[in-house]
Amino acid sequence: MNRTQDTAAQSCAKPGKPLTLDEARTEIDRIDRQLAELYQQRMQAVEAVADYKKEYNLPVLQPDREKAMLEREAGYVASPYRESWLRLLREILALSREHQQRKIHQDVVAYQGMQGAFSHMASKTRFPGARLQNHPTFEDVIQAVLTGQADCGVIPFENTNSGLVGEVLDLLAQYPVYIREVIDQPVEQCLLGTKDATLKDVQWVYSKDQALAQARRFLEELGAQPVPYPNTAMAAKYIADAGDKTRAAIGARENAELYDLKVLSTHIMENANNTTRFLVIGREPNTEGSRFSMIVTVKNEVGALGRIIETISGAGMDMCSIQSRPRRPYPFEYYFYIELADFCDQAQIRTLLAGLEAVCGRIKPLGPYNRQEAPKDPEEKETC
Ligand SMILES: O=C(O)C(=O)C[C@]1(C(=O)O)C=C[C@@H](O)C=C1
Repeated sequence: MNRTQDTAAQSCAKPGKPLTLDEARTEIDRIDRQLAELYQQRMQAVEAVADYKKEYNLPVLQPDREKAMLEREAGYVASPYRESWLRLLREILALSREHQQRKIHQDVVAYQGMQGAFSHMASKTRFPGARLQNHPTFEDVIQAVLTGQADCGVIPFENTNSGLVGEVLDLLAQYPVYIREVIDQPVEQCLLGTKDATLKDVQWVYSKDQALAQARRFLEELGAQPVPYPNTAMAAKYIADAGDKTRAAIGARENAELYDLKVLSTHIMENANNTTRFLVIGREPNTEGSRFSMIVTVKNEVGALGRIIETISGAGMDMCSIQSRPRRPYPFEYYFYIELADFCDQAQIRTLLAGLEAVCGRIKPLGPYNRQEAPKDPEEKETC
């Protein structure tokens, strides 16, 4: 008798006699309890493996070990269950890897761009002890969070001058991530030159187009030519590499230290309240928070958007922002990002979403969260 038959013999009350429905279900429940216990024991052993891998910086995936294990296990289960047993084991291995990734990277924060970029600074300020992991694109940051390579991601969402980062909103609509927190980071742009430069020497100024636009008046008074560059940190690095005192960059003060440059002038942008709002995104939603955001599509009916707004105000909610974005691939159709204030708990959210389901197309909750706001400059002039 092989191992499979042996186990079956132990579990059947009377060999040869088919089980009644109740007996079969009792048997299934008994086995499931054992599986649950064994699964937990397995995951605890996996956690010990993850701790070891973290300490010795080893990769989570061990293809040789997985191959050997699947070959061995194939011999333990006879046809017709062998294939499904191997499928189950592959799923268990995937869950094991996912769990290890999360355990190993629970203090990792992903951001887009390079060291010295504003996303890097926002991540450093909010998560001082964390390991910061940079990625080339916003989508890569989201993927890092979803695959467990990072515990959370920090991405820019809105700037007081240049408005919403549309690409980020599109990604929030597309991927199953949630807003865990919102941080407002004041943006102080400085003119950064080589160590031997003075303001008078500067003829060309490199930076991201928005930063150049925000410092337009300063550059005109200086008589320097703006030169667009992909981002502020890259511009600072370029100036350091070029080592030419007639060229300077606009960027954060921190870049001076990072790239061994001199701060030639501070606060050079026109709007003193220049602030970028960053989102901390995660795989799971918070259970509570004072704000709630969602993305909705509107039914193609007359007055549909009006009904959404009425439902929100009818539920006594304060809608503090509504923004529209083109809904690809449908020409001239839009989806909406809606932000509500004064939230308390899950029950309120459930009631609101139930009301909205009747009047919206698709609803994607982005979760409740809290927001850390930057202080405003009372001297700031209104633009309209
Ligand atoms: O043995 C390991 O190194 C593990 O990480 C455990 C385990 C498993 O769950 O069995 C998970 C992932 C590896 O690819 C191989 C095996």
